Amino acid sequence: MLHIDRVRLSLIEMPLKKPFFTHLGTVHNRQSIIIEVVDRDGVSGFGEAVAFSSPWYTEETVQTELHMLKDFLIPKLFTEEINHPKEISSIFGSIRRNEMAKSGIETAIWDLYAKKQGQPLSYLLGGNRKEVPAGAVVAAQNIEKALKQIGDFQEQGYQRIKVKISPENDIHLLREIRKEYPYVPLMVDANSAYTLDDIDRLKALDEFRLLMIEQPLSITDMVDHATLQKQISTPICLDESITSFQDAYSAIQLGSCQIMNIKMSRVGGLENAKRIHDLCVEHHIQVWCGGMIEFGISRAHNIALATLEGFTIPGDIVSSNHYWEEDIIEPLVEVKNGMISVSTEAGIGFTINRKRLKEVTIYSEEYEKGKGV
Ligand SMILES: O=C(O)CCC(=O)c1ccccc1C(=O)O
Ligand SMILES: [Mg+2]
Repeated sequence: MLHIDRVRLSLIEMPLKKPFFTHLGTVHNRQSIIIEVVDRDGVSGFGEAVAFSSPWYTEETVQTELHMLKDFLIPKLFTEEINHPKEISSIFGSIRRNEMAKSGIETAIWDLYAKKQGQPLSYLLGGNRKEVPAGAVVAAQNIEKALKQIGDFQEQGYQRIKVKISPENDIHLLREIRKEYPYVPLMVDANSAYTLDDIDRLKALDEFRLLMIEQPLSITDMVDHATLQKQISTPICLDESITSFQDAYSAIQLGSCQIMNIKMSRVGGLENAKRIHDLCVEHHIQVWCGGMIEFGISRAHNIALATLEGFTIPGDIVSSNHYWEEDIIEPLVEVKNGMISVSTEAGIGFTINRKRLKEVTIYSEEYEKGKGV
């Protein structure tokens, strides 16, 4: 049995080395909540709640996560008996949605459990890979900067390039990219910038030999995605539409996508991510691990998740120093020859850099079992 006695939340903030531009908004500064769960033997597990400061990507924000954690999730955790981290998602089942807040704490408990077992988290999740392939994301302000970033990523060995697009910034951009990099493994992410009225533009993207188009239509449009997939040859990958096992099931049954981006944070944690992965493998849907411009703790969990057999496509998993001057983990995540090696240490296999954590913490709170939250 796990005896979680204390939970510490640290709200951290760091500027990105360079801004991340999408049609929905620009990220200059990243806030995130680092969650430390401590058991009665003093062993710590770490997770990260990765919602953004404003609700542009999902409805959750840093502030809604703090509210959920403090007023519902942590009190719930202190009153339930927990034998295994896979139970957490059903323990939190009485609280609707708020998947990123749930994931932050569920992943921390996985790390704690793996440390208590003396096993790498990847192994406990059922993963076998010794290294995982890395892909990178171009979210640049203009075409010149995008082309330069692609060159830099190629030099660093990234195996797949993803470019953010919208109807205002697609065909011309892709034509320029293909002129300079005819063979780079390329995909695009639209973050719901299109509707079926844009069908001609979307069909025109087929000529660019894209690995996939991620989330072209709106979040709840499973039916329209299925309609679109019948009319374009580029495989559709769903991201924002998949917030649960049921969403994944619906998408597969409807034929809304051929590929799925799995983000543990968007689906409430590692156990749900694993169940969605298993369902996709069963139905021959390829999967890859998405990113959230995250810090090292969430990145470490992503690496562990991406060791599962179905993760056949390079994910949005970049090195620590791509976004950050100095990340909060040790060692840093590094990409070598396009691969990230998987730690063989117990738990997530990275330790927290307490000095760096303190430097970037703007607010922290601690909760103790039996003390009333
Ligand atoms: O973490 C990364 O490297 C970027 C991944 C990315 O594209 C992204 C980053 C923030 C929010 C949403 C998305 C997305 O995949 O749509
Ligand atoms: Mg996406």
